[in-house]
Amino acid sequence: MTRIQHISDHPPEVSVQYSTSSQLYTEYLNPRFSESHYILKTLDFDLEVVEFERKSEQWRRQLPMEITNQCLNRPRPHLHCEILNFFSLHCFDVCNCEVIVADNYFTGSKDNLRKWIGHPRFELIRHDVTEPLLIEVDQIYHLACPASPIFYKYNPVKTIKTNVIGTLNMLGLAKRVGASMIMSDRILLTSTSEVYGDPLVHPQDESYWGNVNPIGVRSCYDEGKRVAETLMFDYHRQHGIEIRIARIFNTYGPRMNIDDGRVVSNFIAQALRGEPLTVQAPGTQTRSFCYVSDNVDGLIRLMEGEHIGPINIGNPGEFTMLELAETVKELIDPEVEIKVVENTPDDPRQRKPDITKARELLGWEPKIKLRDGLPLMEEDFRLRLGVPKK
Ligand SMILES: O=C(O)[C@H]1O[C@H](OP(=O)(O)OP(=O)(O)OC[C@H]2O[C@@H](n3ccc(=O)[nH]c3=O)[C@H](O)[C@@H]2O)[C@H](O)[C@@H](O)[C@@H]1O
Repeated sequence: MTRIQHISDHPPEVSVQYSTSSQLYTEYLNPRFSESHYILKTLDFDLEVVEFERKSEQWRRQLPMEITNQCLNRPRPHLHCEILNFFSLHCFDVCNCEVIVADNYFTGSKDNLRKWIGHPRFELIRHDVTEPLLIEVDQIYHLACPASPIFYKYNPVKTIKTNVIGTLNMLGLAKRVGASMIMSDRILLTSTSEVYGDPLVHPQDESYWGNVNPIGVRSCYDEGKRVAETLMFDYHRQHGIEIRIARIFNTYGPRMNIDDGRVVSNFIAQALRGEPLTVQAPGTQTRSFCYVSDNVDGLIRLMEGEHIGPINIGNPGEFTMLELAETVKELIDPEVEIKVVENTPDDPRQRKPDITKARELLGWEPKIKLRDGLPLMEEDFRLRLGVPKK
């Protein structure tokens, strides 16, 4: 038996390890020990002292392939930040690996997780990404940040902290666990179509740098996500971290918060409650709505594929808000009224993804049209609101 002892400040999970000598290599390779300031000491290799992070790449190259593979194949869970939102829940439904989820419960509800709590491959921790997180994972889905304008504007300082400090913390974690080209470990950021701001180019492709107000009420979110993308690329260039960036366009689907505040959930809930559909002026502004399962399929392809992005993930079908209201009215309740109300500042006037890159690089395109997706969401909202179909 070889004893590997951790001799500096340490988180509890790496304090002392025992293993056979073949596993010794595994342990050395294991990114669990890659925190830069951790010094590992092997007792039966005569006090060889190693600063792991500096030497890890070199060691990987020196080790026989079967040992490297043994290490790389050791299963570690994926980390999803903010699993409780409807979007992440769909991610979890379709993946079959062990998942640790971290959420601060700001916009999500534990109710959404009933079916998963107690599941052997599911672990939920209450954690805010603005604080560092020391756990052992392989892939990191960094989804944290309220995406609904009413939520992110409610506490803009917290929103920008989530985007900047939260992304730094997640990148720090990716660096510590050794997310690099050699392993399948990587970090994916869900960025947003909002990085294009109020776009002057239409449709938007990934080469467009955007038209964003840096001091507006939406800036905590759109500038925050722009900085998050910058941080991802800086860690990639400076530290070799394997990154993926998705720019997600408006998403809708079952399990969305009924009071989320975004337009599709508002209109469906309003129609079911028999309330007027509140179209914010002028109503000619456009959005492109992607059904959540399509979106998640795109995200997983991006995570598992070879391209770092950014890649637009959205449905190119484009609708004005008046057209959306008319469609919801026709599908749910033709009697319901449409009321034009005041808008909020800096609302983008048009938005439609160019998904050429997603098609070519990920072999992805959305399958579900708005008219087919809305009834699926309606069904879920009817159940939760207790409004049966007449
Ligand atoms: O759904 C999403 O995925 C996107 O939602 C928001 O972007 P936004 O397009 O402003 O989302 P909504 O609040 O749903 O607004 C869309 C349009 O509907 C209008 N709207 C909203 C709510 C409402 O009750 N009525 C209404 O007409 C707004 O004025 C806006 O023009 C987020 O900021 C994006 O990052 C996110 O990707």
